[in-house]
Formats: sequence, C-alpha cells, structure tokens
Amino acid sequence: MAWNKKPLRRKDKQDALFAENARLEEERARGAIEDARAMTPDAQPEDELEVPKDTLGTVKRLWSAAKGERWRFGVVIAAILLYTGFHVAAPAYSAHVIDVLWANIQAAFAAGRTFTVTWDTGGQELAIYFGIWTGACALYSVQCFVMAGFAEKLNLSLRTSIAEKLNRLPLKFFDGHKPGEVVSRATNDLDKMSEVLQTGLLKLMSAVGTIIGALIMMCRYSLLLTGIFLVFALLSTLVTQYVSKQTLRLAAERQRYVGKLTATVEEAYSGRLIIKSFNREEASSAEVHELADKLATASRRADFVTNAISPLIRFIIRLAQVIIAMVAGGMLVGGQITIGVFQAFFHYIYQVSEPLTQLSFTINTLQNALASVERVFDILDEEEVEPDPAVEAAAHLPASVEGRVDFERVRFGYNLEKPLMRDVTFHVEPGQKIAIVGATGAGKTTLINLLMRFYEIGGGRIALDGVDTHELTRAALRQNFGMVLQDAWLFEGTIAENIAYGRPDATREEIVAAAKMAHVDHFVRTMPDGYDTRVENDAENISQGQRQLLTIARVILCDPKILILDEATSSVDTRTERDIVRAMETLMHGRTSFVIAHRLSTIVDADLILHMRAGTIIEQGTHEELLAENGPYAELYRSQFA
Ligand SMILES: Nc1ncnc2c1ncn2[C@@H]1O[C@H](COP(=O)(O)OP(=O)(O)OP(=O)(O)O)[C@@H](O)[C@H]1O
Repeated sequence: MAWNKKPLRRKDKQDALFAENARLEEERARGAIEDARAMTPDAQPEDELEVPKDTLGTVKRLWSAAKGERWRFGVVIAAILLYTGFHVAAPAYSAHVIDVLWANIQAAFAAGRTFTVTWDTGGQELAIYFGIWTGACALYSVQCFVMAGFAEKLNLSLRTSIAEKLNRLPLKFFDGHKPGEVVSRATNDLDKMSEVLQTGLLKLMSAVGTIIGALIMMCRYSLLLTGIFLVFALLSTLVTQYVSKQTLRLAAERQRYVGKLTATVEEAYSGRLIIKSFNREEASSAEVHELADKLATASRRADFVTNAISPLIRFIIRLAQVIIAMVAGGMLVGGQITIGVFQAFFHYIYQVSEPLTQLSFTINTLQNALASVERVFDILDEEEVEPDPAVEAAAHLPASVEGRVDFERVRFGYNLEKPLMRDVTFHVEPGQKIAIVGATGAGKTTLINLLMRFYEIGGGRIALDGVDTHELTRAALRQNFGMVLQDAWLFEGTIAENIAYGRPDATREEIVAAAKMAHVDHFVRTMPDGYDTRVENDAENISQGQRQLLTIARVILCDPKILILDEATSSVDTRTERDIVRAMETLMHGRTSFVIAHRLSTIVDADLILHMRAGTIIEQGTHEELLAENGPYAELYRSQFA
C-alpha cells in the first residue's frame, strides 16, 4: 500500500470491507517501529567494520565527483609536501643549532668569557630554526583550511545530487527502503566522509611523508640506531593493528546497543498508552534497564580498549628510546655522533612513532568512510523513473480540462513476476462521481496510483480528456488532480502556509475563503494565533478530523478538475465527520471525483461504482444496476443492510 492510511475504527464494525483492519493496524504499527529503528542514526552497527567493495573504483568516482574542486586538493598536496619538508628538516637543523651553540659555549669558556647569544654565535641559526617551525605551522593551517573547503564542497555536491536523485526515483524505491536508511545516506554517510577527509586523509598523507623523510634522516645519522628503532616500531605496529580491530569491534557492539536502546525507548514512548492500558509498565522498563546495562558493559569494554591500550604502545616506544639512549650515549662518548645529532635522533623517533601508532586506525577509518561513500553512490546509481517527454515533444491537454478519464485494458504489477491488474477498463465522463469499493488489498489505492502516474503501467492505456497520460509530463498531468487522503499530511509552518501549499501565492482572503468552504475556519480562529498558528511537533494539537478539513481547504484553494478522496473513516466525532462529508460534497460539486469508499451507505448516489477484487474490477455500474445484477456487490450490500 502506497499511502499510510490511518487505522479505521468505526461504529459500523460489521462492514465486510474492513474485516482485516485489525491485522492492517498491527502491520502498520510494526512497520512504524521498524522505520523508527531505521531512523536511529546508529542503527547499522555493522557499518563500523565495513570495508569498501571496490576501493579503487570508489576513489576514482569520488575524484570525478570532486570535479571543479580538484585544485583545492592540489593545494593541499603541495602544502603537505612543503610541510613535510619543513617538519623533517627541523630536527636536522636543530642538530646544527645545538652543535653551533655548544661549540660557541666551549669557545667562550676556554677564553674565560661569559657566553651570550649574538647573531654570530648561534642567533642566526636560532632565527632560522624559528622560521622553519613558523613555516611548518603556517603550512599546516593552510592544508587544514583548504582541505575543509574541499571536503565540504564535495559533501555539498553529493548531498545535492542525492536530493535531486530522490526526486527522480520511482516510488518502488521508497517501498523497498526504510526512510531512515535513505536519510542516513544523505546525512551520516556524507558527514562521515567529509570528517574523514579532513582528519583521516590529511593525517595519513602527512604521516606517510613524515615517516619516510624522518627514516631517511635517521638512516643518515646511524643505521644501527635506526635498525633498533625499526624492530620496536614493527612490534608497536602489530599491536596497534590488533588493537584497532578490537576497538572497532567493540565500538560496533556499543553502537548496536545504542541502536537497540533508542528503538526500545522510542517504542515505549510512542506506545505509552497501550503499555499503561495493559499494565505492562514494569515489563517495559525492565527491558529498557536490561538494554541500558548491556550498553554500559559494552561501553566500559570499548572505553577500556581505546584508552588503556595506547599507554602499552607508548611503553614499547619508550623501551626503544631507553635502549637507543644507551647505545647512542656510547656513540656520543666515542665521538661517533655529536650532541646535536643525539637529540635530533630522538626528535625523529617521536616524529615516526606518533603517526605510526595511529596509522592502522587511520587506514581503518578511511576504509570505513569509503564504504559509506559507496553506499551514497549506490543510491545515485538506482534506476530512475522513466524521464518525462521533452516539453516540446510532450502532448498537451486542452486549456480547460474537462475531466474525462479512460482506463483501457490496463495491466500492472508492483513487481514483474506478480501481476496485480490484468485487464482493467472503465470510462468516466466529466463531473461524474466514481466510487471504488473492494476488500482491503483489492487494489483501490493502486488504481489511483496509476491514474496519478505514481507507478507506470505495464500495458494498456490511461487517458485524460482523450490524451494518453504517458505522453504528458507528470507535472502537467498531476496539476489537474487534488487529493485528500486519510493520512492528512501537515508540515511545519503556519496554518495559512499549510492551506496554501499548492498555491503559495494565494492571498489571505483566498485562504480564509477556502477554509470557510472546508468548514474549518471556525476551528482555525480558536487557535492561539489563528491562521498564523504554527503547526509544530507533528501537528499533535490538531485532531485527525481537523487535519483532514485543512487538507480539504488546501485542495479547494487549488481548484483542480479532478478529485481523489479517501473517504473519511478515521476515528472522528460525528460532528467533525458531518463537516468532512459536507466539505467533501462542496469540493466534489462539478468535478470528476474518485472516492475510495469505505462504507457502502455513502456511495449509493455515485455515477459509477467500481467493485474491485484481487486487482481487477469484477463489477461496475450504478448502485441500482449492480443491485439488479444480483452479483457480489448486491450480496455485500444486503449483508450490511438486510
Ligand atoms: N508499493 C507496493 N509494493 C508492492 N505491493 C503493493 C504495494 N502497494 C500495494 N501492494 C499490494 O497490491 C495489492 C493492492 O493494494 P492496494 O493498496 O491497492 O489495496 P487497497 O484496496 O487500497 O487496500 P486498502 O483498502 O487496505 O487500502 C495488495 O496485495 C498490496 O499488498
């Protein structure tokens, strides 16, 4: 079912058309809970451990998506190269500075002078050293700033592509994907990508450059010391690799519990009335407590591994430093290295070991982000609706549409293997009222879906005023229809804006006139700010019946040629129901109207009744004709009114 209709609970319970409502209600409730679960941002814990299916392909595609912004990436690379050069040069130059200072100090002591730093006795070297670090800092800021621009522009362009793509996706796509899933692609996945580009990729690139440069310098100073360091570095890398896998696994476990707990709390919140009415409060809060306990345990483990393990890695590096200090100390005493080189070597150890400890974690995060990007591309690759014909090639409806509708041998199925409609034919004259009846799942909504071209037919023809709807643009077709559904959709905005949704240029007078015709003006005036009252918090303060009246006003304002009404059968009071019926009658006057009828009593005056079963029209005619035929409709009618 394409529309999320509200459950039907009415006095005429015996109505055979709605025998399955309870089951439907249950199914819808279940669907809503599943949707809520999918809406939880962290509902896909397995994301944490995901790797891309095609790393190279995804990177290439991301690169082509960055067209127009690649220069920024070029600037980042140049800044990283220069930064790495400065960064690696600094310790080597510091060795020179210390050796110069040390030589000057010794010379001053030998001459019995007090040593002071002047431009010629080390000042010049100190100034250059300061300049190198200032340059490194400046280049670091440049790469962060430009990379942020690159990542956010890329994010924006992909997000825009998704937003445009969603408009071109067929409804079939939305039937098969939970809303939370799609929202998560456009928000979480893209945010993850830009965050990782800004931190992870940047870190990775400058880490690789620094590690290579520093190791070259270390080898130039001493192969022996570098060898000792590499043994320990290898050990710490293995530990890091193992730990980062554990961290991700534990983080995934934590996210799984966060997801479960959020869904359970949401479920308990939305079902609070039912929970209370069945006295299940204790059971409900026990479930929440149990999940909260599990979450606390999972969080404790994840935090321990994340926080307690890095001292272990540092310990391995410190051990390396102690051993290197002992060996290097011997070399210093033996005159194989200078004091400046001694301290510079330790600088390089720091420069290599810090990024090394983070390298495998950074690589995991990058892979994870690429997997997110892949999911974004998956949406962008989804099959789109058949494009509209070009405006000049499209057929045109007459300037004044009359509202004649023809279904000719229409065939359709939601999936190719399972045809639903095989041969649906009927003819509607302008201004007629057509009632569509049938048991739940008979295909009433589907008929409307096809008329509005929400789905494409598999065969046959649907015509409006004799023009094949397939040859029209969807916008040209749909502008002739007004729909009033049971699930009256209001958005966050004022009441006036909600009424004027289809005609944002409508004047206040027109809005009020429409509201009066819909019998909702009185109610609106009782609201705190009248027509300027904001509909917020899912319109909880507006009853189901009032919402429906507001949507009727919305359609009245658009003055469409053809109406589609899902008869009001929601749990509204008798007076509101009378208002709705009257408002609908006003609306139907002089227009072709399709009414999805839920009660046979309201359709006896219809010009044409389409009785549907299993996707097919099994009978059609006026009420009298169908009674005279004495078929299934007559039987149904007699079962209700006998
Ligand atoms: N989006 C969809 N994807 C796949 N199958 C669908 C979809 N919408 C409806 N169906 C199936 O098509 C058949 C007709 O459904 P439809 O919603 O048209 O019935 P209906 O007569 O409007 O029912 P109800 O009175 O309960 O609203 C049902 O078997 C339903 O399960």
